[in-house]
Formats: sequence, structure tokens, C-alpha cells
Amino acid sequence: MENFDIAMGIVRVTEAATLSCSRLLGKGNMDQVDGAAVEGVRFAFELLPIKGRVVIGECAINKSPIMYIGEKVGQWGDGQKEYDIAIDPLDGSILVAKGRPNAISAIAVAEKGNIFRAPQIYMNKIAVGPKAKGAIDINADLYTNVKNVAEALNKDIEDITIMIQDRKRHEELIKEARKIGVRVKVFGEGDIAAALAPAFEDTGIDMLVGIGGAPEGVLAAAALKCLGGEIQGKLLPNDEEQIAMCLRAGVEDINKTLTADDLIHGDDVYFAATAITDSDVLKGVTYKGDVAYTHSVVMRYKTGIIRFVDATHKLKKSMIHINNNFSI
Ligand SMILES: O=P(O)(O)OC[C@H]1O[C@](O)(COP(=O)(O)O)[C@@H](O)[C@@H]1O
Repeated sequence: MENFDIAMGIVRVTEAATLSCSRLLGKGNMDQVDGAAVEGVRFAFELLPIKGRVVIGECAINKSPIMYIGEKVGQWGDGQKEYDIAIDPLDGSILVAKGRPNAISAIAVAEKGNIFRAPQIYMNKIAVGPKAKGAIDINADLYTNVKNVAEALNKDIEDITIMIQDRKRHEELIKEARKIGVRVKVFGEGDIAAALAPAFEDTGIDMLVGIGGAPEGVLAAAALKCLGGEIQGKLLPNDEEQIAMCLRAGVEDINKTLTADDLIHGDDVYFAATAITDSDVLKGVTYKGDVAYTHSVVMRYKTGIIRFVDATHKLKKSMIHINNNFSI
């Protein structure tokens, strides 16, 4: 299969997840939106001529309708190449259930063995775009990071804008950021979309800081690697069992600073995302009559190509239809 087709193939996966769940926007049912996104993903993967194996999913065991770790996706035809798949069919289920911004469907693909099997635990993260690459250190305090990023971006500290997830665990961090004098953009859910934002200058966002899911950190790392930005992460196991999960994932030093290359190795790395609801980088899906409009970004590390894909889906005619009455 041509590489270009992998990029386009994975956009179809995130588009399918988006189309499948987005008509359930605001209906208050998280399980339903999650299930719909997963059905869209599975449907679109059937069209992909690869041997894909989910290494980052939503669950370690097969609890349909969840994308589980170890799940085989793609056609698994003779001669097809094997790939690791990291997938979040819907990052921010509650956002779709409640009709709030920042929900995306995201996927990362790398050659077999090249995606860090992140355990389902928290990770401390710091991320910036290409111009601030080299200016961050997750082991330094917030002020030092802000100062260095401001210098790299040739901005005043007061003009630096930071994304922080609205969580109790971040109360001190938010207080500290306000004391330093930066602009703080607090978001509810969806830290993959938030991590992408600093890599696109016109979002006006300079950094993401704070604690979110480790699997989401891997997906963000794939994107930032392709975009030339930087992410650093530290796993945060909170008990013996979570430490054991880290060890099983091959992390012997829990304190290790994980870089994008630690989280997703090699050159053959792809990332795609489609917005379900509006985010800083991508506009969410809209409907007009029987037509749906989706907005996606797809990128490949090896070539450095970043494509924005705006698609028009004639729902009666072609793509994923609502409520999992699929046709293509
Ligand atoms: O909700 P928590 O426990 O603070 O976890 C943070 C994680 O939750 C999310 O906001 C949403 O994840 P889900 O879609 O799985 O609910 C992630 O983007 C983030 O990494």
C-alpha cells in the first residue's frame, strides 16, 4: 500500500468515528457517543489494507464496544505491512454528550513495535510548538519554563498563553500561572486537542502543562513529533499496581522524562485527527440537510507533510451514516 494512502486511510478512520457519534451531540449519553465512535472506527478500518494492532486503546480486555489493546484492525491480507495503532475514537466523551468544545477523534500509526505501550494511568505533560522546541524542561518549575518559552518566542511573559485542564489537581498550578502573570486558558476535557494547539501559531496558544492520561500523551507525542514541536511526559503511578503496569510497559525508571521519541519511535509515524466539536485547531462537524462537513488534520513524520482535510459527506449517498447504519 502506498504511504499516501495510509495517511488518507487513517483520516477516514477519524472521520468515520466523528460522523458516527456527532449526531448524538448534546444528548447526554456518554456511553452511546463512545460506542458510536468505536463502531465508526471499526467500520473504516475494514477498508484499510494493513495489518494493524491496537497498542493504545481504551481497555486491556475485549469489552466490546471498546477498542481494546491487542485488537486486530485493518484487513490483515497477505503481504500487508504490520503497524502499531494508538487510537482514541473520541477524546472527550463528555464533551460530545454535553455539546462542549474540544472533542476530537485521534489516531497514531507507527511500524510494529514503535509505539510505547502507555499504561492507563496519569502522566504529567508539558508541550510546546516548533519555535519553543528545546526551551522546556518538565523537571524545572513553571516560571523557568514560561521564561524560556517567552524568550524563544520573543514574547513578554504576560503574553504567553497556557492551556491547563480544569481539575482540582491543577489548582496550585493555575494559581502559580496567574501569579507569574501568563494568560491561562482552562479547558474541561480533551488534552490531545489542547496539546496540538501550541504547534499552530494562529491559535495564540504557547504551551500545555499539567496532568492527563498517559495514552493521550502518546497520541499527542505522535502529532507533536510530526509537527516539529516538543512534548515531555512523566508517568505518575499512584500505587503498587500502577507501578507494576509501568514496569510491564518497559519503564524501569518511573522518574524518567519521556520525550516524543520515547513515546513513539522511528520515522514511519502518522497522526490524524478529526474534530467532533470545535477546538483551537479544527472546526467541529456541521450538518446542512443531508450533508455533513468534517475538518481533519493528517501528518507524516518522514515527509514532514501536514494536510488539512475538509470533507463533504453526502450522508444518504456515501459515508458513515448516523446510528451505525453504515454504508460507503
Ligand atoms: O478526566 P481525568 O481523570 O482528569 O483524565 C484526563 C483525561 O481525560 C480526558 O480529558 C478525556 O478522556 P475521555 O474521553 O476518555 O473521558 C483526556 O483528554 C485527558 O487526558
